[in-house]
Amino acid sequence: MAILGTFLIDLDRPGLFTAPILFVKSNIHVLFTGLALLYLAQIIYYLSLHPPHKIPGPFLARFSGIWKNVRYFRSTWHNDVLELHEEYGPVVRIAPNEVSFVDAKALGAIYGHGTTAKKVRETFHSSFVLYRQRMLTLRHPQSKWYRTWFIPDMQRSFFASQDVMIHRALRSRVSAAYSMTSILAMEPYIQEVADKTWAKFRGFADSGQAIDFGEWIPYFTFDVVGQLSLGGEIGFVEQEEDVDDIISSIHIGFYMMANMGNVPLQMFWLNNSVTKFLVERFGNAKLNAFQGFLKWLEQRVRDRMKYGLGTRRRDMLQHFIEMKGIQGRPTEVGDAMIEGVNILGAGADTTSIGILAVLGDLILHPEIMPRLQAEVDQAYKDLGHKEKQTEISFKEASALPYLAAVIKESMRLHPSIQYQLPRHPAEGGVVIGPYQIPSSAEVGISPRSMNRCKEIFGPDANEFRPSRWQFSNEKEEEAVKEMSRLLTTFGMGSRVCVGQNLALVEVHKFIAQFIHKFDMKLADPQKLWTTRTQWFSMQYDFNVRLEARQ
Ligand code: HEM
Repeated sequence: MAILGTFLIDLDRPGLFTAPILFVKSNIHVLFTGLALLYLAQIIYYLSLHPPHKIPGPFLARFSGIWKNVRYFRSTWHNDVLELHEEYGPVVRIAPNEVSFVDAKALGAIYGHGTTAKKVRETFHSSFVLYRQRMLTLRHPQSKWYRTWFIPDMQRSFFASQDVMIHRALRSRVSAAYSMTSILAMEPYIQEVADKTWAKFRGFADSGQAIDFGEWIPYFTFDVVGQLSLGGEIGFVEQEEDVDDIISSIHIGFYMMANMGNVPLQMFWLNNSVTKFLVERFGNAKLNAFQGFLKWLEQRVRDRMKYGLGTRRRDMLQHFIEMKGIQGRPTEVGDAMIEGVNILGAGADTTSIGILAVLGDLILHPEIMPRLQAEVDQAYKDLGHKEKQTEISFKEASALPYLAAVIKESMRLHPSIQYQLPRHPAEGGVVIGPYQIPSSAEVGISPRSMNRCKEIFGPDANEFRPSRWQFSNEKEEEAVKEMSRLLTTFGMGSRVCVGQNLALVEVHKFIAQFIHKFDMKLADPQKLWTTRTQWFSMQYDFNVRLEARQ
């Protein structure tokens, strides 16, 4: 007690330690006034001098990031971004230093190939060792929001890499695995998961039990990703549940990462020893599930490295194991793991959102279904699948013009990613509409609002009209090509979605085979689904009853 007493500070007896405290105590009002004045000066600067100050936008957003953060955290950006552009026009200030736009010309200027800010050279060694310092000093076209996706204790993924050179090197070593040739060679794996799904659906149709597509379609896409890149399906379809809470733990992680990207210090608040200890000690199973999954994945990768492919056909995991690691050295377990995690995070929910978007539109527009089913049924007949009892392939399904048009239109109106894709303009800035925006500002589009741009898709851009993607002469074909070029469902430029081939194969196969086999109706005719946007715009509580057709 006596020892403790000597460390207690006696504020009545000024000394080396107590003097500054006494000074603060007696001048606290001066300090607070000073801070308030500084904040006021910053507000005045943002409102009247900061380069984007002339751009319209909500009043709060003109001097505080809170306006956007509240909307991101409450998961309503899918509505907010549309209302925003409806009210303020095509160029809107959504945070003091961030601008959202809907403008065809600016799209190319910001996202097009070769339009990035100064490229910065760095060796892999320096980049990995000095990662933290470099992030603070380098200029990158990708905004700092992307840093939030850096997973502690794991290798860096190309999605989280802001630096142009590192991104290019990391992406190019895996791009062959994502090519259409490679994906089609793995199509039997996708079919295996589809067959299991149809067997389950048939059971539900027979029993009349309602099912939640919001759960079942992710089971399908997560199992496909498992088949291709994790050495085998995880078993969501088979076990009819979110095995070991993997899917929900990914959703919790995404919610936090995407939203903390705009908060000062980003994921530091969660990735520090104190928070980690508290989560491990007191967190529920869902909060800790991802760590368990990583251990499971590490074992799978180690087994594959030790025992090889065996009788399995070549898959993406094999590609990741055989690719070259950093600086040409052999791949380490961590290199293959980060690519698997990348696909699981980026490729499963996104694809299920695409499939759900189409299923939702088929329910909302019942007049579409008979025509679509007639096209697909005819293809099954003409291609001999009916007698052979085989399934339509991606190549065959994607050649059906009406099916392709419906899928493209649904994914236009409900793109999987709906947050802003923030970038820094190139050196010298960029002109968007009447505004000159400096390279220090962040600018970006949300695929949700950009895909409804009337300048590109016409006055009925908000309507679901699949025929906009069909053509009957050269002129119309050119117009469709131009709309396709400016469609941002999969992003654009050097960061365009690397997995779009896989996504398209899954969506086309799933929809064609599903509508050939089943009819569906809403369990509650008044309610389609609930949307929650947290980087991905996900559909929940999509309850339906199935009826077998074939
Ligand atoms: C319908 C399905 C999908 C949609 C709509 C979609 C959409 C997108 C978009 C908009 C981006 C750009 C993000 C940005 O600019 O920051 C992106 C990037 C990415 N996507 Fe997809 N995606 C889908 C499926 C997939 C699949 C199946 C995979 C993996 C197998 C995948 C892996 C990735 C990766 C790794 C990136 C980062 C690319 C980079 O930074 O270079 N995506 N995706």
